[in-house]
Amino acid sequence: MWRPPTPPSLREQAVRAYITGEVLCDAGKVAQGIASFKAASSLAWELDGEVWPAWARELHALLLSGDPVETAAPMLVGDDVRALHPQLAALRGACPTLATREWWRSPDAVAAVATSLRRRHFAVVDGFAGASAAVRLRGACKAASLHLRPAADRSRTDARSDQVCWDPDGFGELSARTDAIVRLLRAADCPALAAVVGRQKPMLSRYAAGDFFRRHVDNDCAPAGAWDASADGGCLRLYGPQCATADSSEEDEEEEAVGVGRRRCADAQADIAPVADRLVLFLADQRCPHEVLPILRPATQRFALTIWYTDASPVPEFWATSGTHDGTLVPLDGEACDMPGSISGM
Ligand SMILES: O=C(O)CCC(=O)C(=O)O
Ligand SMILES: [Fe+2]
Repeated sequence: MWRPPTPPSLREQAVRAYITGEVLCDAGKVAQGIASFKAASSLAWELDGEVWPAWARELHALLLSGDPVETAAPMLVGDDVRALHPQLAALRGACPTLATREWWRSPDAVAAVATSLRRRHFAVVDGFAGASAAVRLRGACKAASLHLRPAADRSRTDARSDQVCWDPDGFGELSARTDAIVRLLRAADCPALAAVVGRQKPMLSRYAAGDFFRRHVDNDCAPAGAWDASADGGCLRLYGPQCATADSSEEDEEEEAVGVGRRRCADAQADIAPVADRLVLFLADQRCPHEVLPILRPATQRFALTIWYTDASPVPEFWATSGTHDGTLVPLDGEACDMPGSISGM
């Protein structure tokens, strides 16, 4: 049964009580130690469970380390990706294949993306299609807007308010590029992608002012434009891993504002601004829960093209039953095949 998460204001006290319990038990004062554990779980019920949420694990480690406790704001990845990926930014500027706009094919760039996927479960590649392609893609987004319809709710009725359509015209070159980078990563040292066998057709989504997509995972499998992200909202927020059994609604709640369009949150890792020609790769299961923060800029349209790459696992149930989700599988190698209503996991 769902229980509201412990408010951030009680967490530190609760974890301190838990640590006191551990110290007392280690010293042989078991009865006092157990009393302290009970005090801890009466403050934060999550501490009674076998699997702690990310905020509790992190706070426990932090308090033991003696470092000062302060909740960091998620890293804001605005127009400039240098702070996140200094090496990738340098490679993009220096790569001799820049003229072909496929600078990310270089082995060093692929290795840097693979390292980020391994360490953080996400990577951001700016300048992925090239500036003129980005302008054409924006035009294709607007043209496809005629075919949009409200996205199916894949989890809760109030989960999302964007509009979507499947396999719109004008994105073939882009999906050929994403196939290429996934193939390169699969062949590189990127264990998370080693088993990828195919992908779905691209889904275009549009978020207008006020639209959002709450925190979610897309697979419950067990184990360069001018956008002021602080004022305009609409960032893709990526969280740290959650445990396989956790209901996403049990995860961390809001803490405090960090700029109008963002809020501090214990396990948020990064807020990625929706700038043109940006590819965001992430592992869309429990390793990287994510959310589209509400769009605050009036009269704007945030377009995103989403492609799910999959391994050969069974189809996630919520997709198989969703009315609007086209799960047709496109193999990554070989001829395209039509398997309406079926995908192979992710
Ligand atoms: O638009 C985005 O940045 C991500 C949207 C998303 O998470 C989804 O459609 O499942
Ligand atoms: Fe998603």
